[in-house]
Amino acid sequence: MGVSPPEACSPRSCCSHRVAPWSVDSVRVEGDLEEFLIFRASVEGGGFNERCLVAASFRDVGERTVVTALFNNQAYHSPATVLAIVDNLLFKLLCGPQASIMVSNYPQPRSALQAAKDQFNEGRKGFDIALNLLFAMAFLSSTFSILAVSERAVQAKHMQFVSGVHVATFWLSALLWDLMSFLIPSLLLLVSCMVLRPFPHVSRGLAFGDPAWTETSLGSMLAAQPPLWKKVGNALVAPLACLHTPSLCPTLVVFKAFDVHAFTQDGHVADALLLLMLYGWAIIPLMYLMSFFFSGAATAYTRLTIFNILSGIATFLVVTIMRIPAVKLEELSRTLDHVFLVLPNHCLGMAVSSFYENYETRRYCTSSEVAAHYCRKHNIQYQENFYAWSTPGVGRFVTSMATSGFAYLTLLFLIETDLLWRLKACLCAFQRRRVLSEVYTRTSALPEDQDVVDERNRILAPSLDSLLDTPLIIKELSKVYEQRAPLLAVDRVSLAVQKGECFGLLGFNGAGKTTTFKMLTGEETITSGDAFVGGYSISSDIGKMRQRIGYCPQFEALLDHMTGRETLVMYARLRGVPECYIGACVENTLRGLLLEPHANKLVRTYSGGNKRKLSTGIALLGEPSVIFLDEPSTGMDPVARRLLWDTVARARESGKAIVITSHSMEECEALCTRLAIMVQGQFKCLGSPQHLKSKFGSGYSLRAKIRSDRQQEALEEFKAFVDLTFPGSVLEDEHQGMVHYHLPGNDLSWAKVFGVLEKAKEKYGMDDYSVSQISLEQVFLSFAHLQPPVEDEGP
Ligand SMILES: Nc1ncnc2c1ncn2[C@@H]1O[C@H](COP(=O)(O)OP(=O)(O)OP(=O)(O)O)[C@@H](O)[C@H]1O
Repeated sequence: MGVSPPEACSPRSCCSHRVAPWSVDSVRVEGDLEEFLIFRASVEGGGFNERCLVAASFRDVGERTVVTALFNNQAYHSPATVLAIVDNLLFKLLCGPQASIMVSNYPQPRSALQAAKDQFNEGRKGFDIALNLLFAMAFLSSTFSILAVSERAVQAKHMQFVSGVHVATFWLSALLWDLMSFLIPSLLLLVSCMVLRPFPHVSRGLAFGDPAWTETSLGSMLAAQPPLWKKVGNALVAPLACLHTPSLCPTLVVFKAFDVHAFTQDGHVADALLLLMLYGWAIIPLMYLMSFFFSGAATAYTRLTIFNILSGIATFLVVTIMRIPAVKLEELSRTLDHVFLVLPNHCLGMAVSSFYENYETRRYCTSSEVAAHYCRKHNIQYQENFYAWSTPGVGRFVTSMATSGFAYLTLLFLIETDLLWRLKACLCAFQRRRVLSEVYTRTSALPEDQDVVDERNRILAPSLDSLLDTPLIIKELSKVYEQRAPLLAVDRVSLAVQKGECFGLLGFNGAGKTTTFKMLTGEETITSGDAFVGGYSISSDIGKMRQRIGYCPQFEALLDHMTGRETLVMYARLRGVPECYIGACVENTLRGLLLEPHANKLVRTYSGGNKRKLSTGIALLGEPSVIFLDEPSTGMDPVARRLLWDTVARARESGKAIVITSHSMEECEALCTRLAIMVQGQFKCLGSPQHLKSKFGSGYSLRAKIRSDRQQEALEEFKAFVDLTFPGSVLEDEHQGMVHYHLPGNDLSWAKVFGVLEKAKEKYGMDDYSVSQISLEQVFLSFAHLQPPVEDEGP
């Protein structure tokens, strides 16, 4: 640091002309030095303290020259520095510019008391280590939530469950991987501690460089520490500098900050590693659990980092500060310490701090007779066994981290396997029954279609012999979303889908199609009813049931950082395709869906249509006996759509039972052997497309174009003719001489309609006409009136 001392000489001072050459960097002041310094300080503000450390003035008083040395007490050694400068100056004046005095500083040997104080202040360093470590760990730990959130948000986790991955396999493999990742920074931390040991002065100088830290009173924790802001500053700088490489943070923090031989000597490396790994064991499941609160990975990372900082640093500070006898809150501190034991961050901070403190205290108290006497006199306690339960042993923190890891994992499994939900359902069974009966009575007033009733009776029949080989049976499946006004999304749906059958689930937006799929794949809980795939119940054998289904969800559940081929290979493995067939199976799927050119590209670069194809491909992998396709062709171009139809048709012909939802009637006509139209969670009709058209769309659709020369007059005559010839006919559309009629009547035949129109063609000047059966779309639209009215959303 450059020091530029102002110096003042009276103009007549005998030394004034000889001072200049020595003080090249100094500011020369003519007149009163003190006034000058006060003036500069008021002009420069805070910067003045850093720039101007010492000053000296030379004043002639009578025969004598008075030399006054001034120092800025913000720097520790400024009095000695200014004295050395003035001495140097006088020496140069006497002996010439080559002369100089070299000053060096060597501390006095420490007294026993001083040594004791220093030793204990060393012990207090555990506090600083813990603080810095907690800050770094806050950033590292929250990274474990990122994949958990993103896999859940895009439903990739659900897809893996549907593909046969067990909940325990999913989470334990994630935990194993994350623990291995956590081991690397932990080992680096310890290696850095060991590398650091031969150079303690380097680490200490880098960390604080503050001698005042070792000159404070014994027994007072706070007094022994630098100001809090300075610690927090130290803690802040290191982790922020390495935000992009969190795994290295602890290394850097410790390397920069501490001499940590408490964790490296006397075989304590293993203890330190144990503490860190137990922390990992506890914090990783906690991060998994907390990931359920977030739907975005970035939000989860930032908020969980804040949570980790608060649950670590804040609790650690509160407990430690309250423990100081002068604060007189020791009892409260002990209570809070016990409460905070559920937080792994708190346990880590307290364990590291206590371990370090115990090590240093024990080392000192057993070092000599004097030290032992001193420890006894001041009732300074330490534990021979570092894992002792009472302070400063770390037994309770270690036990707490070990058990909380188990507790958090158990809670995770309870949530994932819906056991908590079931428990809640059991507890609230009475109230639920009341709510359900209210909801059901509200809807059961509407009459049911006979085909729907027949299908239900077939399934509810006491003998299920006719359904023995049926791949999919849905029995009175219902879903009520329990909210302020309970919503019956699926209302006692019953259905059996046979081998080689493609069943279409049609319905308006919000009819309950996706909810039905979600229940059938285990994503949503079932309110009542059950479903069976290959004889396995969704309520009791969800694992076995899932192994037999393929699922293409409505929105892409793909992992962006994998390629299409990698994705298919992964799902083929999860589905249990033998390793030797995986290559061929994946290539077939890629070829069948025209995905070969994109196979090696990352999924995040795929177009919407290609993502859809890949999702469908996943559903078809591994020969599942039942395939659920939720709007599979959305966003596909016509060529790709037809290709998809071919693929689905092939799967159907090979004996799979397929359930498909679609808003394309063309698709349903092309693929479905049977279909149902769903309105407000209920099947309103059920049967083959032809059966539905015949049942709900009796009559014909007539489109005719009248010649343009005498259009208006001829058109009116033609309309009168149709009204007379086909009583009850309805004009559905009229545009530019083109009319569209619905001709009702069960007794109408193709021959009669064509015969009549052929005769009328010349008479009414028809350019062209066509007669067709009522389309599926028209049947679908005929149910529109059953839709609940759209609520006015206001201005
Ligand atoms: N998690 C939920 N909580 C509360 N209500 C829900 C939830 N999910 C769906 N719903 C409601 O359940 C009803 C059925 O929704 P669902 O998504 O099953 O309809 P859908 O037939 O698949 O519609 P679309 O054709 O638009 O996909 C809707 O009224 C919807 O608002």
